[in-house]
Amino acid sequence: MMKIIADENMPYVQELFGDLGTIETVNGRELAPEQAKDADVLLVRSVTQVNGSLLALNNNLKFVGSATIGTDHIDTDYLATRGVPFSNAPGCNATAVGEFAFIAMLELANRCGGQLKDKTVGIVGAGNTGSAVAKCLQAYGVTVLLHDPVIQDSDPRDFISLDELIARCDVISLHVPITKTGEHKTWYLFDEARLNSLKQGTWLLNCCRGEVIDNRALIKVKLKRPDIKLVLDVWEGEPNPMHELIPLVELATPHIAGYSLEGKARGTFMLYQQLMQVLGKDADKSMTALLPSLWSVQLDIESIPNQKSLLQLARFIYDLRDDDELFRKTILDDSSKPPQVNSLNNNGFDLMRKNHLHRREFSALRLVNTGHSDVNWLTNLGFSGIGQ
Ligand SMILES: NC(=O)c1ccc[n+]([C@@H]2O[C@H](COP(=O)([O-])OP(=O)(O)OC[C@H]3O[C@@H](n4cnc5c(N)ncnc54)[C@H](O)[C@@H]3O)[C@@H](O)[C@H]2O)c1
Ligand SMILES: O=C(O)[C@H](O)[C@H](O)COP(=O)(O)O
Repeated sequence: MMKIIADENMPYVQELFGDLGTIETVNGRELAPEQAKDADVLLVRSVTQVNGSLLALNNNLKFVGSATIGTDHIDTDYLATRGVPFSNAPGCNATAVGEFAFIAMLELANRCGGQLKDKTVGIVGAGNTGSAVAKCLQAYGVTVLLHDPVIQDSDPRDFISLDELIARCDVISLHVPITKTGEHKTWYLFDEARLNSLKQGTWLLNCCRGEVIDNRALIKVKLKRPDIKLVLDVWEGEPNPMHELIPLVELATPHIAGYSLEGKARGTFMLYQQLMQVLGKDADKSMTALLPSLWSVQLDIESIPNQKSLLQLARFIYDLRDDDELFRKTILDDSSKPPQVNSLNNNGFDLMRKNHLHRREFSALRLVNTGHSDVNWLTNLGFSGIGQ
């Protein structure tokens, strides 16, 4: 029997991997070499640094899987030199991130006044998550511009430079991997100079990695530029965001943009498929069997006459304001505790992520058109039912 070590925050591990061996669940951020030494299979999330020091005592390893899109926590070169197969879960939570960013923009439009439909939104990084945001926005009729120098020569969509995107867009949403080297490195892509160049009243959303924005510079710029509105799901220095930044942010959450039930299940399921391939076995389990059925049998929709009614429908799926409120409370309470209580084990940021009640994606809700107006576009937004 194999020994499988899995992050305690990874759902459905028992259901998918239980037949293959014994499963030990661990706190991923605190996983130590001694704990990892007997693992045949290591299943992690973004908080575990998988590298030579974690695996120094392990001679058994047959597979490492990360149920995430990002791979910046994995030393893939090291795994390759040891011949250990590795897989992440590309795209697993892209829909979740897309819907999160879209809902955040609706919330901001409601709060600041004005219509999201009248804005031009720039997507920086037009891969899986960036494209998922674009899909929601385009379904609603919002103009979207893309910047992605890495794929622009091989992708049929239109792309513009980052400077042009900053000059033309009212809203900018970041969807790049974190990279520290190379022509297109993203570490501090939004440094002080670039933040200063944002046009008046820009909304800036970061749902990728905290260090894509220089957070210290962001505090400095935002203190001088109250016109800029911020949505931050990711923070420099997680799990310890700069506390001074939080009150300057309109919507603040602890790296949970990708936390839909479907997104997390997809992540674990993709690793199950990869491991079965490595082992030369049939992957005979299904992901849909894991998920609860549609969250609500159906919801009757007569019309979506305005932005407010769309926001109400979106809030029926996910009320982002709840996470924002809890985040502020959790982090502020956390900072008032003595340092020894605020250890990794008790970190409010991680605890909120661990205890997070995963939302469903739009597709989990079946809509029925009971009116005469055109609401078919809601299917393009991701909902089930209408027009199908
Ligand atoms: N907040 C969350 O919960 C959450 C969830 C999922 C992913 N993420 C993060 O978001 C990142 C993006 O995810 P994805 O699924 O879209 O990845 P992806 O690989 O599908 O797309 C990333 C895109 O960014 C582009 N890119 C790279 N460098 C760039 C640069 N300098 N400027 C512009 N574009 C650049 C790439 O060409 C690619 O098209 C992940 O790497 C991960 O770090 C965060
Ligand atoms: O890269 C990703 O897929 C996301 O950042 C992911 O949602 C992070 O979640 P975690 O692995 O930390 O639970």
